[in-house]
Amino acid sequence: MAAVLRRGVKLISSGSSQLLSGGCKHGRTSTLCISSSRPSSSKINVELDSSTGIAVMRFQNPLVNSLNLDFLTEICISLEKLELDKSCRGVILTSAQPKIFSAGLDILEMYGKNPEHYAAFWKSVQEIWLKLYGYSKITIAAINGSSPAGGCLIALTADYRIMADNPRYTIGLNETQLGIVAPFWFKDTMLNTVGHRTAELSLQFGLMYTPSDALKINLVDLVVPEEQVLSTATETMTKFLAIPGHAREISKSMMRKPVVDRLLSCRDADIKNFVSFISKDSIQKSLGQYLSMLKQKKS
Ligand SMILES: CCCCCCC/C=C/C(=O)SCCNC(=O)CCNC(=O)[C@H](O)C(C)(C)COP(=O)(O)OP(=O)(O)OC[C@H]1O[C@@H](n2cnc3c(N)ncnc32)[C@H](O)[C@@H]1OP(=O)(O)O
Repeated sequence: MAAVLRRGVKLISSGSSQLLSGGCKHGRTSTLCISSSRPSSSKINVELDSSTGIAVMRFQNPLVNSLNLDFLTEICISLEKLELDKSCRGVILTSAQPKIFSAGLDILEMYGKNPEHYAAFWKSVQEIWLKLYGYSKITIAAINGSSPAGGCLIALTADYRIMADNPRYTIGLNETQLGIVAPFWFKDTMLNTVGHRTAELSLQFGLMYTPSDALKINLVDLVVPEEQVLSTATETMTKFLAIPGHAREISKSMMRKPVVDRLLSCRDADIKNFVSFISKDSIQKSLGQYLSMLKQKKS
């Protein structure tokens, strides 16, 4: 860590991860998120440009950014710190893993574990959604790879979605394909983005969309060549930043608060429902088959 802690670098957080902030070239301040004990094990990387107020959060949980308990917790802590940091005005969410934005919830967290584990895991899924969907600052998803189910949900919580123009990448809520059901708050997030009829078909069939099809149904807002995803996200962020902050923030909250409040009013019941659903033999069997299918696909 000594190599990173050069002159002018300031430790600005604590907890399971640390944020290091320090002056670097061009008078900008960069913020790097590293794990407190083993820097190389950090699952996200955050760079905050204090001259623009734009933070780029890169997911780097090999192989496919699947959302397990630790990863979700780390993302949540970093988002919280950025939300409290006055020098940060907006966050771009993107992936450091090739070809994948996020593979969604880690299926291994929902398979063959005990009810206590399922409850803790689901609470962390609720937590990340509540944090992101109710986030006061601007968020833009720079979707540089495939984004099924929980990965799509993360993208859907953003204020704007820009996807790489690569027909091999797909995005959507494919839960029914796994024999599981997206909960009401996944459904509402989708519904608020693409409208009722499209969400209904999309959820029932568990549809995955190529970037151009995702654009047609407004699941993403823009499709650009892969190498331009991040620069376009930065340009778009600048447009958002030109709007008076309090007015934008209140407008965002007005659109989203009813859905956020709905989950807040029944978090424990939602966890109970998840635990009972996921513990069913039939559901465990479906997940086991899906995992085997993923492994077989390779051979
Ligand atoms: C009331 C009850 C409510 C219940 C609601 C639950 C809501 C659930 C939401 C979810 O997010 S469920 C997860 C849905 N995700 C998927 O279906 C994605 C599955 N994965 C893929 O389609 C592909 O892996 C990929 C992401 C497109 C990447 O393809 P690629 O060819 O690049 O890599 P693979 O060889 O397929 O995968 C590498 C490695 O990773 C494992 N893996 C992939 N996805 C997951 C995952 N979501 N969870 C855990 N593990 C995953 C895959 O099995 C491979 O493992 P190894 O064979 O290397 O061990």
